[in-house]
Amino acid sequence: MQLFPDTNEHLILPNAELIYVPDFFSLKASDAYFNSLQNDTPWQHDDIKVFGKTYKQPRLTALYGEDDRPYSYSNITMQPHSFSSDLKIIKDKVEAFSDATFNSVLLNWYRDGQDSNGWHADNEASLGQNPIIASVTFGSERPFHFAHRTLKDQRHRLILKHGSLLIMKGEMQHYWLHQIAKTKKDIGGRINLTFRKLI
Ligand SMILES: O=C(O)CCC(=O)C(=O)O
Ligand SMILES: [Fe+2]
Repeated sequence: MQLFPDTNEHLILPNAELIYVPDFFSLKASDAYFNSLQNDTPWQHDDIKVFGKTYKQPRLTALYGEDDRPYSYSNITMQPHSFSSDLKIIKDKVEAFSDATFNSVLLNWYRDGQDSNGWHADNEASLGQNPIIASVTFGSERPFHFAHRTLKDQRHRLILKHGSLLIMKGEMQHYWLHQIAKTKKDIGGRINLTFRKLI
C-alpha cells in the first residue's frame, strides 16, 4: 500500500510512529547537497559476511559522529569522521523540526538501482530503547518498504522523495523491519542520511 500523499503526514501504526515531510529541503538546496555529499564524502565500500561468505556491501557508506566512538552493525564496525559544516547545518534543521538531538549520522550512497539495503531494523543496543531515527534523502527517489514482524497485514511502502525527511520513532525498531530493494529501473544515485543518537 502506498502511504502518504505529497503533504506532511504523521502516521500512527501498530508499534510505530512515522512523520514524513516530502519537501523538507528546497529543490535548490537538495540539488546542491546531493552534489556536495557525493563529491566530498570519504565513501567506503565495506565487506559483509553472509552465512560465512564475504561480499561487498551493495552500497557505499560513511559515518560521522560528534565523538570518536565507533558504530557497529551487521558485523561491520565503522569509525566516524567529524561532522562537516554541511552535515552540521542539515543536522540542526532536522533537530529543530524533530525536537530531538542526534550525535551521529550514517550516510548511504546507492549508486544506481542495483544498490540496496536488505531487510533490517536499527536495533543495536548502542541506540537505546525506542530510538528516534531521522532519515533524509537526496537524489533519485526509491521506495522504502517496511513490514511488521508479526502482524502480516502490516506491510507498507513509501516513496522517499529528493529533499524529504522521514522520522521513525516509538517501538518501530523492535517490531518492524525496513529495506531499500534493488530495482531494474534505470535510475540515478540516491544519498540517504540517517541521524541517530548513540548512547
Ligand atoms: O536508505 C534508506 O532510506 C534507509 C537507510 C537505512 O535503513 C539505514 O541506514 O539503516
Ligand atoms: Fe535502517
